[in-house]
Amino acid sequence: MNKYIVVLGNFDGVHIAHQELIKNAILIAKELSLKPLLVCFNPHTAFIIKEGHRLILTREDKINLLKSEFKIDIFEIEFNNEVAMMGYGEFIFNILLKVVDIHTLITGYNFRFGHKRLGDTKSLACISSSGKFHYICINEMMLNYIPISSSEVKRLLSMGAVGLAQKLLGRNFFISGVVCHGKKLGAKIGFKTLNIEYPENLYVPLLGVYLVLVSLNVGKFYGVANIGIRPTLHTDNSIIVEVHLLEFDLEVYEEDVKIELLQFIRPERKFGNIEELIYQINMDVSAASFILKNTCYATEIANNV
Ligand SMILES: Cc1cc2nc3c(=O)[nH]c(=O)nc-3n(C[C@H](O)[C@H](O)[C@H](O)COP(=O)(O)O)c2cc1C
Ligand SMILES: Nc1ncnc2c1ncn2[C@@H]1O[C@H](COP(=O)(O)OP(=O)(O)OP(=O)(O)O)[C@@H](O)[C@H]1O
Repeated sequence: MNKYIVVLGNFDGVHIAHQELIKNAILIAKELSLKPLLVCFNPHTAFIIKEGHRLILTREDKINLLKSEFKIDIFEIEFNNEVAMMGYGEFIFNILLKVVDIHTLITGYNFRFGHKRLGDTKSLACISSSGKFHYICINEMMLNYIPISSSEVKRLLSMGAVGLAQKLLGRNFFISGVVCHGKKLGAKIGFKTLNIEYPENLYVPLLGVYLVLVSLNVGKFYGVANIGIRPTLHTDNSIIVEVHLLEFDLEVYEEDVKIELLQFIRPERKFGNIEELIYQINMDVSAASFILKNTCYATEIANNV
């Protein structure tokens, strides 16, 4: 069996501290001619503990990103009630060491595990001293005094601070899905939109209007998106992402789409009538165009993103 340099955790969002941990594992593995391996939990440990938990990256997007950008192998531990109830020692000896042949285990300073999260870095250092594996604990990484964690990324998204979230993630927060059919009211009010249903397990940022970058099979396009329940014209409470492309008129249905949030423009509102809504959407389009022409995104367009 191979001996692995293992990084362990949930890795939701694969933020820049996660990325550093992964790069460390890859580097050490290379030096020792061993293989790096990311061990995470499926589902995320919070799903068992908190119903309705939502993720920064869906499981599928997380795996795709880890494989394409970091080229690291992934081993998912099935996380269920039985594993959640295990003491930390039992988890290490009966699960982790049984399924993965670990040479070195790497976790961050705040890694907690086992029943009631009683296991921590001290427990890992203690268990590793028995000689079963080496253990490396990585000190806290911060970004200009901002803590880097999945919870912090979510806090920023809940305030519409997508620029700061981008700094912690090292990429834009995005929503991926399949273009679905709306009620076609958008075309009637003068704004054709491309709609996707909000993914069930994905974290919901502050509802409202955003400047976005849309990736479709035919290319990338800037747009203005509303993420919300559209209270003016709709009565159901399901969250939809609706994008009006700024300079293109495309008819795409059933196609995979990725929508990256670039800048928050305003919160979603219930308007008194359709004329007020149309007036506001015109203002949103102007705001988005202004941002594109007068900020760093203007350079990106020039470079044909
Ligand atoms: C840029 C933009 C901003 C929007 N803002 C709001 C809003 O603040 N409140 C609202 O009720 N609906 C808002 N909408 C949603 C419209 O009500 C929606 O486009 C219309 O209901 C068409 O729905 P359909 O896709 O089912 O045809 C917005 C749509 C866009 C494209
Ligand atoms: N800022 C950080 N500095 C160092 N290590 C980190 C940091 N953030 C996470 N890690 C480590 O990365 C691994 C995966 O992190 P995990 O997803 O479990 O937690 P997290 O990013 O801190 O998220 P949450 O906010 O949900 O606790 C763990 O070993 C964790 O200790």
